[in-house]
Amino acid sequence: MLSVLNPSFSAFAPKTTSTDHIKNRNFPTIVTCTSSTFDHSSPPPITSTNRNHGNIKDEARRHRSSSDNHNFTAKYVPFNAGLDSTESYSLDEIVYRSRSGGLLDVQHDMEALKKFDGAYWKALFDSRVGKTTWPYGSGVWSKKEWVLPEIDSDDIVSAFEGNSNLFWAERYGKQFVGMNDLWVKHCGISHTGSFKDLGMTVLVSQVNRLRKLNRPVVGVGCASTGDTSAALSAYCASAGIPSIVFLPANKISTAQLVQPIANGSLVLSIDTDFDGCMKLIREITSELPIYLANSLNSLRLEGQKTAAIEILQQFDWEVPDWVIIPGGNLGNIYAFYKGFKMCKDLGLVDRIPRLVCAQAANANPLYLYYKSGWKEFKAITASSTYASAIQIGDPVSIDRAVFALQNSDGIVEEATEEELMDAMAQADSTGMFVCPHTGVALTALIKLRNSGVIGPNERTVVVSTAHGLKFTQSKTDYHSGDIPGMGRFANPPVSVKADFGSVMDELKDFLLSKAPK
Ligand SMILES: Cc1ncc(COP(=O)(O)O)c(C=O)c1O
Ligand SMILES: N[C@@H](CCOP(=O)(O)O)C(=O)O
Repeated sequence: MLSVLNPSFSAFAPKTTSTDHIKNRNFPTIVTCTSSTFDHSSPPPITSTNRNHGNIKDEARRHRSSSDNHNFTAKYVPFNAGLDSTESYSLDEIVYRSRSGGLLDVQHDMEALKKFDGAYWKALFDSRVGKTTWPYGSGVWSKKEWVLPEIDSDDIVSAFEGNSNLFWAERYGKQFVGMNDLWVKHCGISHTGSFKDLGMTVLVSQVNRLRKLNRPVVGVGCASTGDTSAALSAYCASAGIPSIVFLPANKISTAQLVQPIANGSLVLSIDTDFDGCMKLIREITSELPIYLANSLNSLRLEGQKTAAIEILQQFDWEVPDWVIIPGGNLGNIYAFYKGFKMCKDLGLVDRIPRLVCAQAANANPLYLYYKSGWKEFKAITASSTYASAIQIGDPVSIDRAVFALQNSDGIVEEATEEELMDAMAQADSTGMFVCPHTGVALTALIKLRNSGVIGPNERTVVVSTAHGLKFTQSKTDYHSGDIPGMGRFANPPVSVKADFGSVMDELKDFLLSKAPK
C-alpha cells in the first residue's frame, strides 16, 4: 500500500454553496493506491526511496489525472467587444490585434469556471502556496486554471515567480502619511527584479508550446525600457529560445542593460526612445517569425493579473480599499483590474478595490487624458525621468487602462521628478529599497492623503514594480547631492580622518541629533 499527497482536485462535481464539498473532492487529501488499483503501465508514484531518480516535472506527470483540466478553456477576443461580436482566435494562433486593428483580450470560459464556487477556488489556490509542486509552486501557475488552462504543465517555463512579499509599511505609513494600514506589494522582489516575470512566464510558456506544435516562431522579441527585456531574456534563456531586445540607447539603467546581455539575447541599442523601439518591433514582428513579447500581446496580462489575486489571498480574501500602481505602457493597471474582477465574478470576493494609476509628470499622457475628462487622448513625446522604465509617451494599452479606471472608480495622479525621488528616499529611510516608479506611486498616495481622498484608516496597497537595486545610480546621485535642486532627504556618507578623536566627534554629533528631545 502506498500513500501520496494529491496536489490537485481530481473529481469534477457540481457547484455547492458550502465548503463541505471540498472534503468530498479529495482536497487536499491522501490518495491511497493499492497494488490492485495502481496502473502498472505508468511510472510508480514518488516515494522517499525512488525520489532521487526523478524530478518535480516527472512527479507532477505521475500525479496528473485525466480530470485535472475540467475542460476549462480560453481564447483571444477583441478587447471590450460588444456582445454581438463573434470574432475569436485560438491561443495557438499568432495574433496580436483584432480584425479592426484594436487590442485583444484573453477570454476565459467563465461558465465552466463558475461551476465551482468561490470557496472552492480559494481553498484550491491556498493549498498550493509555499510548495514546490510543479507548476503550482509558482504564484502565477498556482492559478493555472485562470491563466492558461489548456497548456500542458510540461511546456511551462517557470522560475517559480510570484508569491511576492506583501509588506506592512508600518513606519512609512505612520510617519509620512498618517496611516495604520498601508501595504507595499513587492513585485520587484522577483527572479529578474520586476513584475514582468509574472507575464513573461506565461508568454514564454506559450511560445514553448507553439514551437513544439511546429508553429513558425524562430525567436521572441520586445521593445523595452529595461524590465521587459530582462524578463524576456531570462525566460527564453531558461527554455533555450532565441530572444531579441530593442532598447532605447542611453535611456535605461546599467543594471537593466546588463541583464539581457548576460542572458544571451541579441541586444539592439537603438537611437530612439521607447515609443520608437515599440514601433520598430511591431513592424519587425509582422515581417519575421519573431513572436512579440510586449504587453500589446494580451497573454502577458494573464500572468500579471495574478498579482492582484495574490494580494486578496494574502489578506485572507479581504478586499483592500485602494491599490496604487505606476503606469507606463499601461498593461499592468488593466491586468490588476482583470485579476480583481475575476475574483469578484467567480465569487471569491464581493467587491473590487479602487485603482489609482500613477505617472511621472515627464511622461504623463494618461494623466492629461484623465484631466481632460477622458475627452481627448494625445500621445506625447515623453521627457527624461528618473522613473526611466515608465518614460513612455504613446502607451499601447491606453484603452485597457481607461476601461480599468472607469470600472473601478479609479483616479490618475502624477509625480514631478523631485516628488518621486523624495518619496523614494523617504521609503528607503524606513527600511525599504524601492525603485523610482514606486516613488511615483508613493507620491500619488501622499497627494491623495493630503487632499483627503484616501482616509487614514483605509487599507491601501502600493504596488512596487521593480527592485531598487536596478536603480542604484539615481539613488547614489540623489544622496550625493549631484542632482541640482534635489536631495531634501539625502544621507551622504561622511568622510572622516582615520583617528579616534575624529570618529568620536562625528559619533557625538550623530548621537546628539538622535537623542530624544
Ligand atoms: C518598473 C516598472 N514599473 C512600472 C511599469 C509600468 O507598467 P505598464 O507598462 O504595464 O504600465 C513598468 C513598465 O512599463 C516598469 O518597468
Ligand atoms: N517598462 C516596460 C515597457 C514595456 O512594457 P510592456 O509591458 O509593454 O512590455 C519595460 O520594462 O520594457
